[in-house]
Amino acid sequence: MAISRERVLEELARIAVPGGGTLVSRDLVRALNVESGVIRFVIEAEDAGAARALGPVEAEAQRLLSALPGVEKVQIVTTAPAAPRGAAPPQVAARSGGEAPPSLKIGRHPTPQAGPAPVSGVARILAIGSGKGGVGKSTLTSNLAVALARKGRRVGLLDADIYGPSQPRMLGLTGQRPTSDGQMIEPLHAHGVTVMSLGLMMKEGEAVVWRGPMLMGALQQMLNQVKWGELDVLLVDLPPGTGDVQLSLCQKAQVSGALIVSTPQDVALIDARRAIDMFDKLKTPVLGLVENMSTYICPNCGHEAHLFGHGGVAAEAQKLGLPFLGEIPLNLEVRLAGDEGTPVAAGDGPVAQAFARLADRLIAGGMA
Ligand SMILES: Nc1ncnc2c1ncn2[C@@H]1O[C@H](COP(=O)(O)OP(=O)(O)OP(=O)(O)O)[C@@H](O)[C@H]1O
Repeated sequence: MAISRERVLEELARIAVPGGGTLVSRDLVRALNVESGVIRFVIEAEDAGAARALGPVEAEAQRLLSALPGVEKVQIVTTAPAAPRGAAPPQVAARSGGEAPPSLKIGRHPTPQAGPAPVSGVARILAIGSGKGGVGKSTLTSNLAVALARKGRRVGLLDADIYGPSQPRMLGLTGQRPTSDGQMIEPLHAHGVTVMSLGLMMKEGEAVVWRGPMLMGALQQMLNQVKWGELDVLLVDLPPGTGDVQLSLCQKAQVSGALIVSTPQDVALIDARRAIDMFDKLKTPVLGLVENMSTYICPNCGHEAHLFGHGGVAAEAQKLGLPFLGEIPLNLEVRLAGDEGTPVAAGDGPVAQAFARLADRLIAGGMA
């Protein structure tokens, strides 16, 4: 059974902190998110010294929560509030040794802006969203970017999934760092796509959790301080759900539209509906739905199975009066290729063809 938020809080309420009290009684837990066995939260200390002293507390929380039944992953970040105005700008905290991130400070407070603004040189911005995590949104984004680039489009990919940036790995950029002259960031290039990810500004596996204004500032920097060049389309890989990043993106950038990725199961579709509602409220047009992990074709016997009930997303799109843009089969190659850093869309098999068809539809519809 999946772990509940209440159960997590119960456990955290047992963890003592230096100076007396517990993580809960001292109100140190922020942004607690419990979803599909994954627990994420921030421990917010008063200052940098207190944050250091909380190291063993973080380790204890990690140990206790990981041992609970139904928990697959625990991501905890201990932070201290940003420095007061006029002091040095806040930095992404690098938690373990190694190469330093580029000198540009990411995660500052946002600069005032009248309304959503275009990004210089970028013709269209497409947000790729999902209601639920793990439905393959990042996989779809990297593969679609590569498929569009193969069709001759000038494509950028911004990995805004700050809670689990996976594009550097999926695109084979692990270990590479963008450079900066202190003003502008030089993005990276992979498989014909111009790429920037907050994951490239920190070490792999390092979760960064920012709250509203910091997040907005970081996104603004990603949009306006990266040398994107001339692009036909910039794909933005959003975190799952309906949170601050979605809000910030739609408030700060002129987003042409959103694509919603879902698996065909009912639970995923319920969440997808929520994501659609959110984009409606943000006045960002939903351009269509894509079904991922649609059918499974056995690599040995060719038998086609519908593990998650194929067709659910197309039916949902029809019900909502939204375009259904295509379906991507469940195929082990997709995961292996992503793990190896060469998206399957860079090859020629049936899944690459499914991505190529999706790219064709977007181009034909003037969306990319
Ligand atoms: N069509 C597919 N066939 C097989 N495996 C897939 C497919 N799509 C995604 N996966 C695998 O499913 C897992 C989750 O995919 P991915 O990370 O893209 O999801 P996500 O929706 O972006 O998740 P999150 O929002 O939590 O980052 C990955 O291991 C990925 O390789």
